[in-house]
Amino acid sequence: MDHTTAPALQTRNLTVRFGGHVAVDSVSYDFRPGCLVAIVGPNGAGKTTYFNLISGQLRASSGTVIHQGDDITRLSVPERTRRGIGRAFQLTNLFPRLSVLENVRLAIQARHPGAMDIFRLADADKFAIDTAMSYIERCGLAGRRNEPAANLSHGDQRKLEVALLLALESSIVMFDEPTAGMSADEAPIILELIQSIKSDASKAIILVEHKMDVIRSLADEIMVLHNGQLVAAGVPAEVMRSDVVRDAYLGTMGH
Ligand SMILES: Nc1ncnc2c1ncn2[C@@H]1O[C@H](COP(=O)(O)OP(=O)(O)OP(=O)(O)O)[C@@H](O)[C@H]1O
Repeated sequence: MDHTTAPALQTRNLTVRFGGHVAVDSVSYDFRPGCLVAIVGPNGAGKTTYFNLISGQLRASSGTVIHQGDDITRLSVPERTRRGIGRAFQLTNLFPRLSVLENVRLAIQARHPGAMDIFRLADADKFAIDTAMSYIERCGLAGRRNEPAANLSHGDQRKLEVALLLALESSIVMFDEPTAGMSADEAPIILELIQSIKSDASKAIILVEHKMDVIRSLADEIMVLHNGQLVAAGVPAEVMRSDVVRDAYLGTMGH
């Protein structure tokens, strides 16, 4: 891992309180391009809450979220999405009655409105369709390109959501338990897709995950949360060996 690269996203003393309960407690971390960080920890540790603070679903009580040097702590989810922070599996991203191809094409047009103006109409359409098809093929959905999104299986909808994130050219790609609820034959396809996004050195990936095999195969770094605090972080093998993690976490793991 190249630690000289400027962070794509940072949190600084990020904190959220629900009444008297501090669910995320002053968490600071640097997420770098080309690096997949898995957020782990026991149930109730604050993983999803921290994730929601980054994507914008939740607002921080204090502390900051910084994206490419800009303070985005007060920005809405759509504003963060426009800046390239893409959270997979929201389903709100999908237009259920539109086909796979139309969904991805709309994401491309949203990303390149200027390009659409300068091309003649037919060329603009060709650009959008060709680009959409390249993402659709990459996500293994070519055979379903004309299918309305609503008709897709759970696994195929997830693939479509990944295609949308790629089409939006998200630089921060966030997955909350990406294989949860997936069949045994669907899960490896999503994991391969995440692996292929990882090979793009410009993207930082953030993952909340319970499954140890997924963490082992994908994570470059893990951050361990416990009672809302960051108790350990770094290369998985080293972090898993540390006493603080064993005490706080490993005893409760195993699924
Ligand atoms: N909206 C909320 N209002 C009040 N308390 C909340 C809210 N959201 C989360 N919490 C509390 O914050 C703490 C952290 O919850 P969070 O869901 O982030 O944990 P987690 O690490 O994602 O757990 P799990 O692995 O079970 O999903 C928990 O004690 C939870 O009850």
